[in-house]
Amino acid sequence: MSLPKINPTKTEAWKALEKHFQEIEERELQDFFSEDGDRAERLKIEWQDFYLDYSKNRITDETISLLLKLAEEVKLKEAINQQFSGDKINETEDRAVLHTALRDFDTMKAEVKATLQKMKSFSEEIINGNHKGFTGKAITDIVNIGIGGSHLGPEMVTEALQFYKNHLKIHFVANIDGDAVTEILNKLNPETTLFIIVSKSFTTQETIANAVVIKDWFLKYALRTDIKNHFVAVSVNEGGAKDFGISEENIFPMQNWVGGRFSLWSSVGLSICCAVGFNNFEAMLKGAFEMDNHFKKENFGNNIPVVLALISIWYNNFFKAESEAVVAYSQYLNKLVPYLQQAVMESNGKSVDRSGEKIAYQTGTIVWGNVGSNSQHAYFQLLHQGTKLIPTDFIGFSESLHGNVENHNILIANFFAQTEALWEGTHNKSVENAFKLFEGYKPTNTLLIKKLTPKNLGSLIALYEHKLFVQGIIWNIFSYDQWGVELGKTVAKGTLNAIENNDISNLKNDSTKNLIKQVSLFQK
Ligand SMILES: O=P(O)(O)OC[C@H]1O[C@H](O)[C@H](O)[C@@H](O)[C@@H]1O
Repeated sequence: MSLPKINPTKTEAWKALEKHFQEIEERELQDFFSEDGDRAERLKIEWQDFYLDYSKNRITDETISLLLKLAEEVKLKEAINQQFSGDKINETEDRAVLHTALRDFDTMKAEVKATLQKMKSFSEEIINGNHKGFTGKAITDIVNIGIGGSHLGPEMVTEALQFYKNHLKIHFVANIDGDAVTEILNKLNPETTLFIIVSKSFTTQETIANAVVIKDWFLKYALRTDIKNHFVAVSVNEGGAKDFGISEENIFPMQNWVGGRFSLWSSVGLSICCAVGFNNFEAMLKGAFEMDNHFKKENFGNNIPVVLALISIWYNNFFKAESEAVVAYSQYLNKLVPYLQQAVMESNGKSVDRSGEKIAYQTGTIVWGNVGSNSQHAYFQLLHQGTKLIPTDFIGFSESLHGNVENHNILIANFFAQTEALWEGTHNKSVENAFKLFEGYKPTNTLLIKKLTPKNLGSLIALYEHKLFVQGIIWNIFSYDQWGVELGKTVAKGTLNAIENNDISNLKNDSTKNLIKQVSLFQK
């Protein structure tokens, strides 16, 4: 069954929200807390190790109830059921969207179980040193060669779970930038390195080109027959991997119904498994599964991904906020934002609705940010006193993993203080001049999580996956395709041709022609 095609702006709820927005816009900041005694008590959701406080938002109970009505009118519940039951909701690619099936411990598909088993035994052999390189030595370094979804998820998670890491060193080669590849190769010993080529399609230009460079480098030291101990592949395209020279038993399959940016739960997560061990990987899957159940079963008003998605829609479409920030008060989460940027912006950066019509409202939030407290000393000035409204998600953990309580208290104090300062500003305080005035009223969601465990990380990532899905449903767009990345790839082929053959005559654009000419001049 196809997804409903409902223009959100034509719903009753949207019209009511527009009216309601006028009232909210005129309200003074103090109204929200002072006239609403148990606001902080009410506008929160407690779920497992998660505590979401969304009271510091420009919302009232009426806002929430109208947003919930919007979710109902666009048939969100039905859409969620369609996704989980494997309907081909990625219509433009004629595919189901089932990354949730990779972590469905109730009814796990046999093929998913088999892949997990293969990942388990392989990663165990690597970790315990039974798997030997071509000179009989154990593996010490692992290189994940992949880009986009075949890079950002594994890198974000291995970084986030550093505390749980074993002795293996994990490296990521993503960029086609040859200097970056060389920098990594310079650190490696071919005798003790395992290369994991990760590409769902096994046709991605960067990944295949980098894999070729790396294979050539390896073959300077080893024989072709040694490849089987040092190269494995993760792909849907078994033929492509075999043609590259990967032996059949070294191919970790993945399914077409797993989108690249949602694939860290699949065999794309092999580097994660090697880095932190299968048990931790599985715990992460279980955390995601718990969040899936919360998302599927909980009333929307008490449903973390749904509430966060609705609040984000409120700012994006009514306040016309251009972007939103995510600031995690944990150095471990320093790769969360780049990961979310692909997940959110590749999914929801669309301007055509599900009927193929041009959209007349804003979709696709711009996500940016970095870790706290570092960000406070960089761009927080703009959050506090800039002209733009930037709703921000603050994420933090109540426990320090290494037990550095002193620092952790300072970290948490800053985490909470910033959301308060952003909201309260210098309201009711006397300030010397306009430069020192903080208008306040800057909205934040505070997500406090007990501890950074693999399980909680899994829940956190799944939360954002569901949030973006909810937004895509409301905006009436297809979140699971990414046609917008194709044109650049085609143009790059022509450009490369021109550069390699030193012939710009077939190029269309004069600016590009000049740039290529300039490269030759610089290279002389
Ligand atoms: O895994 P691959 O097939 O190599 O794809 C890698 C990436 O490339 C594409 O350009 C898509 O935009 C991404 O969604 C994808 O994750």
